[in-house]
Amino acid sequence: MYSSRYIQIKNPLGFHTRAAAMISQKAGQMERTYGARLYISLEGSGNRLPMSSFLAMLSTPVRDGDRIEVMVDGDEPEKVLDEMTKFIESCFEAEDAMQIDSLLQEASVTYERIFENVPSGIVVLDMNGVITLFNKAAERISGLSADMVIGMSYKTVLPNWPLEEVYAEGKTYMGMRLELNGAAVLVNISPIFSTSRMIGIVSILQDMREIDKLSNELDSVKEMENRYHNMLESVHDGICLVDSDGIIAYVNPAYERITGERYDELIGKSVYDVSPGGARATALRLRKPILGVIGTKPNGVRYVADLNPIFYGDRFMGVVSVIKEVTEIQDLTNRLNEEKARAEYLEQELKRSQKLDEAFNIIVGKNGKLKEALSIASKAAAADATVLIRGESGTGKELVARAIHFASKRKDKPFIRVNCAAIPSNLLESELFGYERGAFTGAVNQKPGKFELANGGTIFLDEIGDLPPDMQVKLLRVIEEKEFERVGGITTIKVNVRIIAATNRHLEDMIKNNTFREDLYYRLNVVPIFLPSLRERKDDIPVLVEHFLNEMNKKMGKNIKYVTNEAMKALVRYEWPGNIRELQNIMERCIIMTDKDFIDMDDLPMYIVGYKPENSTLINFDGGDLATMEEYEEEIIRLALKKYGSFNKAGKALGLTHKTVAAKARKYGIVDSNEQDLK
Ligand SMILES: Nc1ncnc2c1ncn2[C@@H]1O[C@H](COP(=O)(O)OP(=O)(O)OP(=O)(O)O)[C@@H](O)[C@H]1O
Repeated sequence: MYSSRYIQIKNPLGFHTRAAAMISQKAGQMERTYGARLYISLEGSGNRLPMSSFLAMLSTPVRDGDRIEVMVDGDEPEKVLDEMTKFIESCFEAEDAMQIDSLLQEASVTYERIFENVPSGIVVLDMNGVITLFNKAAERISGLSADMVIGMSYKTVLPNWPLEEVYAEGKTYMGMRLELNGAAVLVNISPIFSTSRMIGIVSILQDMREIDKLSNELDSVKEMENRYHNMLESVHDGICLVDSDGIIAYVNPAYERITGERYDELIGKSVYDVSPGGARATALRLRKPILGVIGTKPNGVRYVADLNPIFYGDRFMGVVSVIKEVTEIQDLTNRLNEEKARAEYLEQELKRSQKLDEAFNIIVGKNGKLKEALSIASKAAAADATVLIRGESGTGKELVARAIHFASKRKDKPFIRVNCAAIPSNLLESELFGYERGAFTGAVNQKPGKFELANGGTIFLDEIGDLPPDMQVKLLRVIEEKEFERVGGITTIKVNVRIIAATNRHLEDMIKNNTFREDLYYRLNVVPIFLPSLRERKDDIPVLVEHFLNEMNKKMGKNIKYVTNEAMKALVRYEWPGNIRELQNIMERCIIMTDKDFIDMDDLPMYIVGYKPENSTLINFDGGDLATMEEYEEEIIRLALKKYGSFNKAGKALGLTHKTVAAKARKYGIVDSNEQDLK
């Protein structure tokens, strides 16, 4: 049980240091005399402190007019309270002590401030093992409040600390790793002595988490520094770091190699001494970048340098200079130029080999064989060479001849076509070379021939394989001498004509049979171009179909939109002996005939619908899906008709009447519907 009493403090300095010292000393005496314990509490604080502890008393912020509660336990509490009340009141009365109080108070407030604001935790214990001071940093580190722990025994708050030993032996402990309310702390513990008497213990604590954090940061800074250092050491460019005072702080090995100056000769020297008018000194003075400085080092090496100021925030730290050997840059530039020229050359070559002249756009198709032929034609066009175009009828020989002409330098001059097979042989000479008026020719007028008309341009001699032998000789002369006479004429006419010939005939066989002159063949065959048949480029059929559909829609004012899949399959299956001309004709016929806005099987001619490739046979059980009965039947009728040549014979062979065979042949489109019999 405690007895207590309230006392109001009446002093402008409040509970000042001298009073605290006197009261705590008096409390100590009374505790010993009366065997009692005395406590003090500032009214409203709820905090009870041992009165005999000077530090505890000091840390109680009692102001003028505040009330304190004095609590006592023991046998004669009232007596103790009377005596203590009187003593406290007397402490604040002595007028002459006012000045000393002020000085003491100032010193005490100063220390209090220091204690509160130092970043390290401070815990002070009195000789009774009671915590008398617990500063803000100690609160932050431990998470405990000073109000709570002041007045408590160290045994409760600091259970595993070696305080027993400090009290017993006055020993000091430095750098101990301990715990405070679960927080790891690094602690220095020392006894406090006053005039060789131990009056308490002070512990200074550091938060281990903060220390760990700092040490981690330090490690990563070190690691980063190491990394940058390695980087600088291994770069190919020379690097020199100069601090803000102009002292050379670092050069990398590349800098030593380029300049021939050694690290230990450079480090610590001032650039203002080494090279006062140099770029580094200038960059230091200006604190601005200086780029592309060209100079020569004492070892004769020409270099180019870039200098940049280094700032840390707003703080100027110095200058970094990066240098490269000019010869090295020159070498690199030369190599780069060489590579650029090579790349340009290759690019042009690639374009030349790939890109066809626009004139070839009229030729539809993507097939590889066709593209190859057109690529040769495009090159021949530019070279003005004589060209011999080979290919089956309808493969586009004339189209290619025109493209060659329009892709050549002669494109603004005439393109003259002569179909050698279509002109009777007796007229061919005058057709080619013209004729003169006169008795000999019987002509009333004179007429220029195709060669004259083509002067400056191109003459396209189609079906050259049909040229009669006498004309072959005359043509050879024009090719070799570029001159001729008109029929019945005596004047020699000179012409500059490019010849493109074409044929679907096997000229080599004709040479063997002596129907085509070998010398003319070699004159014409300077650049041979072989156009593939349509069956060799079936992959182009869909694009050609689309092309003709568009072209003819325009020409005929129709709007046929597409060809059904089934019809397209039939078109692709067919072998096209007449090549693209045949396809063009079929498309024209379909477009004229159809009433729909698409083309399907009904629109295609029967021989295309019913076409089956020669060697395809359905009756094959080796693998794949079986065909339908109807398909087998169609196959059997087709083979029988092919083998026996008539409905009658095929019927006999198959055990059917000739009427049945005919009906089935019509059904499957093997024969035309109005065909009566095959005999
Ligand atoms: N690749 C193509 N793209 C578009 N149309 C083509 C193509 N090839 C040929 N044609 C067209 O096919 C028709 C036949 O072509 P061309 O007259 O050039 O063939 P040709 O080989 O000269 O025939 P011939 O040997 O019978 O004289 C022409 O109407 C032509 O426009």
